[in-house]
Amino acid sequence: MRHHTPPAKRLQSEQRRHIEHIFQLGEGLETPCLPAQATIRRSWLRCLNEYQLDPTRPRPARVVPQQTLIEHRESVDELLHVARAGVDQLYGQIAQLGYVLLVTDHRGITVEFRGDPNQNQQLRKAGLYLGADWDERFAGTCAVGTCLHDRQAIICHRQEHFDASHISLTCTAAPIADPQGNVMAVLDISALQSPAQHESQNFSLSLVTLYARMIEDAYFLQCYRDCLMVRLDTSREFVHVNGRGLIAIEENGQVIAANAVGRELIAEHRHRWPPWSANHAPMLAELFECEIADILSINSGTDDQLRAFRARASNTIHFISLLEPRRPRMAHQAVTPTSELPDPLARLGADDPAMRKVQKLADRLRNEASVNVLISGETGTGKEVVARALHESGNRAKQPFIAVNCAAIPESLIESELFGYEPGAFTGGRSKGMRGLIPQAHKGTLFLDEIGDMPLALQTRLLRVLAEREVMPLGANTPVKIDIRVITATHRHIEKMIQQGEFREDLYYRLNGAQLRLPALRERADKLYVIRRVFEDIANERATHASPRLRADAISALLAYSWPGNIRQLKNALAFALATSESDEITVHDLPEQCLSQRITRNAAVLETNTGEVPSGSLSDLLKQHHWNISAVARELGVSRPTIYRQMQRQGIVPPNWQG
Ligand SMILES: Nc1ncnc2c1ncn2[C@@H]1O[C@H](COP(=O)(O)OP(=O)(O)OP(=O)(O)O)[C@@H](O)[C@H]1O
Repeated sequence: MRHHTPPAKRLQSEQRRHIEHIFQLGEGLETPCLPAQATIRRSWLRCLNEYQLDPTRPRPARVVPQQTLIEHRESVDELLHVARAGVDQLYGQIAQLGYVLLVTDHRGITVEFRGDPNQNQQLRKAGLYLGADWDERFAGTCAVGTCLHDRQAIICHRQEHFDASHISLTCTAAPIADPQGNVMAVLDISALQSPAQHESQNFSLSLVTLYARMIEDAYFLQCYRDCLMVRLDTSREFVHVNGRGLIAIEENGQVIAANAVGRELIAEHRHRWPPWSANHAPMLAELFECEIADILSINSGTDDQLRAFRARASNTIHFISLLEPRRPRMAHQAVTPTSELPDPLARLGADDPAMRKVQKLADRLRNEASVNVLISGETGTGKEVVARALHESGNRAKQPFIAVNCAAIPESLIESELFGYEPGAFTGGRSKGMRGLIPQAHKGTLFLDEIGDMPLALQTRLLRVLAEREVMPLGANTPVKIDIRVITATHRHIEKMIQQGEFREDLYYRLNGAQLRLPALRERADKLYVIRRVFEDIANERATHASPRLRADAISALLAYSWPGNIRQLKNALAFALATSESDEITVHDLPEQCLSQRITRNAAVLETNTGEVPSGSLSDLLKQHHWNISAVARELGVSRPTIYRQMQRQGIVPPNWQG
């Protein structure tokens, strides 16, 4: 009968053997069990001799306190912001394989982390967690710490770790350098378990190195986006898509800064022509056989917008493309996209394909008052804002814009509100009668929000108004002529309502002369623009002189959240942060708890995003939780109060103080 050693015992004996190997290396003994990588051996010796770490005393992972973590994150704030997309993309590729991802600052403190939340406890114990300290002086030989020491990418696989408590881990790390070449962060992917073979991690090394370079370059582009820049590669086909070298230059061709590949090129040049080139910033025309005019005319003078030049030091051909500087920004233009569109339409979005479609169509329709426009989109996507922009950019801009929320007016009053009434038309009416909202919009625009909530009988009357272009106030004998542009909005599936007999098909076709479909905030490619725009709007509305700033950690959280209540919810969250923050710098800690990722699933479940329907159980729970404060529930879900009232009505929820 075979006896299996229990895993804990097996680990202990492995740890004992590991400690022996470290001592063997310390004593200069050579055995086949010692690590092959010279970097690892050197690190073990540093741990023993320089840092005086005791291999017989494994140390549990150290996680720094929250306040210290905040300070470390601040030091790499900008980089984390730029790196976010790359970090998410890389994690998307490795998560299924059981890896976690860490970004540490240059002191080895983990400032960004992606991992499986179900494994939080184990990961935290192993130090694969936010705030974990991977400095070699403390943690011993490890991918992050040793990468920071040697300034190069490294695999630290299982028994290559110094500390015996880490010998089940496999970690691979690559440095991320700032434009001066100083390591500012480390990108690491690690797994709690892995195959024994070292080669199993070679692919991780390539992947981590690739992403570290992409993040480094994205950061370089961000730092020097207002400068002229050349992009170069030894392949003609790749220079535009993935040119590896980036060099920022003055207009006269003097080099300002370069990324890693560019710096290598400059180093070669200096090596070839010492000592006169050692301390002076080279000119591009010294690095390549060219005149600066050849470079500056690349975009205007070539068909494929690149030219080939020979590097003087290496004698190799490089293909060079030219990136024009982004226009210097003026303060008030901070978030305004450049565009040919009229200002109200241009402000609606920056660079999102769905919004661009909306903006272009709106531009074509802005003076076509006879085309009725239907705006569709989830609740809070800005349907009313788009309707106003359409009105303000057209030739009716100086005339009234009358907005009517069909869901917010009680059914019994809609008719009189819309059409108006004559004196004495009905009991309870004003003695002088009332001019209806439709006549008030004469010469201007009538915006009917939540058109799906208009009762069927009224739909028939509205259809007649649209056909005959006149209204008959209640109790009147003669109709009033009207000239209105009609814009309607809905977040409901009108086609479905037509099938169910809840909406008149003929009215739908009349209202839907053209349709503007607004994307949900979570789908927008210009989310960052929307965040900045909304933030700027709220900040401007405040009476203070201070100019508040959104810090990168807050932006990062706002970008990550799914926003079931769309822009309205975003606006509420930012208004909350601005009102409650003690300083002018809004950080992630100032945001309402609901925007932080752990709440995403709950809110998304409470509010079905497509229709704005709130499942009944959840809505009554939420109402009870907020002591039947409708505004508080609307705020939490990021929807309007009428939406909550409508849902309550549909689901037959009656607050206790309304009941008999
Ligand atoms: N492009 C934008 N820039 C700044 N703020 C915006 C923008 N779009 C919408 N908002 C803000 O978001 C909130 C919701 O916008 P709006 O009322 O237009 O949405 P909606 O789609 O009509 O909502 P509902 O379906 O609930 O009626 C408003 O406070 C509005 O000011």
